[in-house]
Amino acid sequence: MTDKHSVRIGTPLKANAFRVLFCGSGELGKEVVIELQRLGVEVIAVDRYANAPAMQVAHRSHVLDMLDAAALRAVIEQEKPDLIVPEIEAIATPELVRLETEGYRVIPTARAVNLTMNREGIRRLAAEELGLPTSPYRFAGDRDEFLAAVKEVGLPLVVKPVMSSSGKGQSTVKTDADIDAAWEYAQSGGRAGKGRVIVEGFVDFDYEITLLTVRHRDGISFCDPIGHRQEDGDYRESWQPQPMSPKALERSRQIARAVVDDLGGYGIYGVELFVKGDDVWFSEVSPRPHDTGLVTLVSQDLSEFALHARAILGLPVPAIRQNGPSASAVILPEGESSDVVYTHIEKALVEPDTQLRLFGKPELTGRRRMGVALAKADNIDNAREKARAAAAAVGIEL
Ligand SMILES: Nc1ncnc2c1ncn2[C@@H]1O[C@H](COP(=O)(O)OP(=O)(O)OP(=O)(O)O)[C@@H](O)[C@H]1O
Ligand SMILES: NCC(=O)N[C@@H]1O[C@H](COP(=O)([O-])[O-])[C@@H](O)[C@H]1O
Ligand SMILES: [Mg+2]
Repeated sequence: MTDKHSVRIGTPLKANAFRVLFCGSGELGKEVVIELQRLGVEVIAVDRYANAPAMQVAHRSHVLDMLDAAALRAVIEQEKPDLIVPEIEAIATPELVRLETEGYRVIPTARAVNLTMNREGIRRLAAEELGLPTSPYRFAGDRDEFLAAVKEVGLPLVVKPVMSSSGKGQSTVKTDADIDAAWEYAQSGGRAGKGRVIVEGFVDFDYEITLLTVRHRDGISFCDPIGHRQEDGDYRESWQPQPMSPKALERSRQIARAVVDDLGGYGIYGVELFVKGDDVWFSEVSPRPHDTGLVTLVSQDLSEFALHARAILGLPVPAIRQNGPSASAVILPEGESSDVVYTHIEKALVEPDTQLRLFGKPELTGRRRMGVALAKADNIDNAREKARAAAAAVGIEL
C-alpha cells in the first residue's frame, strides 16, 4: 500500500533511491552526508577539487567549477537528484533558481540560497525589507565608491567581499592607514574572485551568537544559542549554551524567525547575531549548517547536521535535547602540504568527554581549517579549556 503523504526512501544505487546532490563538499557537508547515509539516502558530492571531505563519505562525486552555470546544470541534469543541497556560498545560484522553476528542489529554497550567497541580497532584505536592526552599511563596486562608502560609514568599520565566507577577504579598518589594504584584500581574498564589497560600521557588541533555527514540516525549532570567538573573520572557538538575558534571547528568536520565515523552505539556518545588553543586531544568515555549530556534534542529541538531514527529508523534529556545557576549538594549521599527518591524537583524547573530527582535506595551502576538537564539561569555561587543549595537542606534520 502506498500513502502519498509518507516520506519514502528507496535503496541507494537502485532505481527508487532517494538521491541528494551536494554543491560543496567541505567539513559541514561531510557530517550531513553521514547523517543521510544513516537513513539510506544516495548521496552525490560535488566540489571544485577531488577528494573533498564530503566526497570521501558519499556514494560518488564530481569535480567542477560550481560558479560555472553550464557545468553545474550539466551535472544536475545527469544526476537528476531529488534534492540539491548547497553547502558553500560560491555557486552559480541564479542557475539554481532556474533549475527550481523547472521542478528541481533546492534546499532550503533557491531564493534563500541566491539571496544569502551575496551579502547585498541578504543585507538589503533584512534591513530594508524586514526592518531588522543591522550595522550601518554601504556597498561599493570600485575604488572610488569604496572610498566614498568609507567616508559615509565612518571608522572603525569592517570590509568584506560580497561573496565570501570564513573571513576570506575580510578586514577591520581602524585608522586611515588601513583603508587601502582593506580594498586590496577584499579584491584578492574572496571565495569568488574580485568584485563588490560591503562596508559595515563596526558593532561594539558584548558577545555574538549563532542561533541555529530549524524550519521543518511542523514549524520552527530553535537550538540553544551558541557563543563564539572569531579572529580575522574566522571562527576559532564556539560553545553552547551561551548565557543570555531573557529579553536578548526573545529578541534573537524574533529576528531569526522573521528572517527564516521570509527565506522559507526546510532545513537548518545559522542566524548570526550581535548582542549588547538587551539589544540585538542581525549580522548574516547561512541557509545551511554553520561552522560554529560544529559544537552540536557533542552538545545536542541531534546535531545541526542531523537536524538538517531530518528537516530536508520532511521528517519531524519533535525535540532537541541539549547535553550541557560544551565547546569546540578549531585545528587551523598553516603551511603547504598535500599529505598532512596528524600526530599525538592519543594526547588530544586523553580527557573524558573529548572528541575529535579530522576532516581529511587533501591539501593544506596557507591557513586552513583541517579539524575540530569537541568537549563537554561542568561549565562553559572548562569545556572551552578542554576543547582548546585537545586542539592544541594535535601535532601537524607537513
Ligand atoms: N560590522 C561588524 N562589527 C563588528 N564585528 C564584525 C562585523 N562584521 C563582522 N564582524 C566580525 O567578523 C566575523 C565574521 O564576519 P561575517 O560573519 O560577516 O563573515 P563571514 O566571512 O561570512 O564568516 P562565516 O562564513 O564564518 O560566517 C563576525 O562573526 C564578527 O566577529
Ligand atoms: N564559514 C563557512 C564554512 O565554514 N564552510 C565550510 O568550509 C568549507 C570550505 O573549506 P575550505 O575553504 O577549507 O575548502 C565549506 O565546504 C564548508 O564545509
Ligand atoms: Mg559569519
